Amino acid sequence: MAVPLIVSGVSKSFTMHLRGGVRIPVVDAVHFSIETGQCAVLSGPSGVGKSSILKMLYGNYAVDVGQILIRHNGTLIDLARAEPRQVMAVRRDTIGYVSQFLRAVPRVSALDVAAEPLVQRGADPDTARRRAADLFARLNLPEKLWDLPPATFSGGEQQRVNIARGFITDHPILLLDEPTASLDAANRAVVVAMIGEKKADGVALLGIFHDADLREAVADRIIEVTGFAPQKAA
Ligand SMILES: Nc1ncnc2c1ncn2[C@@H]1O[C@H](COP(=O)(O)OP(=O)(O)OP(=O)(O)O)[C@@H](O)[C@H]1O
Repeated sequence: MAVPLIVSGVSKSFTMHLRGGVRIPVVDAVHFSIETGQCAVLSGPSGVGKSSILKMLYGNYAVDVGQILIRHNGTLIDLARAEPRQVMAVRRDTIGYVSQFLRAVPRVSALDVAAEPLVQRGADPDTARRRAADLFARLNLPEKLWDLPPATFSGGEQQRVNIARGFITDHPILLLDEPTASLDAANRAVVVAMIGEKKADGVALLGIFHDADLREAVADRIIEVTGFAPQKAA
């Protein structure tokens, strides 16, 4: 099967406008690809740019240099140069993303937050909510919370809503940014099983997992991120 995602020579700096436009280089000429049915894990010290790479792959951060080639509805597109409309289409059909923190929308229930990606793909809202409820039950999210907006939920409860939202669709690529950081051992084990099912379905996963045991449990391949070499003092 064709490779679903190829990252080629991608670099990124941040420009700090409030500090006189100083540029901070973060990601330096990264190359890798991910495979269907496997979970690749970005590894490296804190601050080396792992989350920034995931955010570029989801179109949240602009790419300075390089290509992000994505197989989207049968064609290869360069996400690094894609129009916003194409980025939205890639998010709807091709790339799912479990971010570190849930962006809670006021007055929208947890069930609707988790069901939304399926509804955006044309699913019937009641069917999508039932699928979200199945995932909540599996992730042991207390049923009394399902109809409430997640803004006031605990970190671990919000993270489970975020996981259900990311896993609800059958996107061929799934990005996971520390999806289990606030979870207890029992719920971490549920997520490990859910990752295994995605692999069996032929999904290509790319994740960041700080917990070494968890990394060991899910990773088929480790991609070491080295970042920029430290500047020598003059
Ligand atoms: N939006 C931003 N504006 C400015 N600097 C940023 C921004 N996002 C990330 N950075 C900086 O880029 C560097 C890499 O951050 P990133 O979160 O990608 O690292 P990481 O390897 O995922 O770290 P950790 O393992 O601690 O989560 C950090 O120095 C961070 O401060």
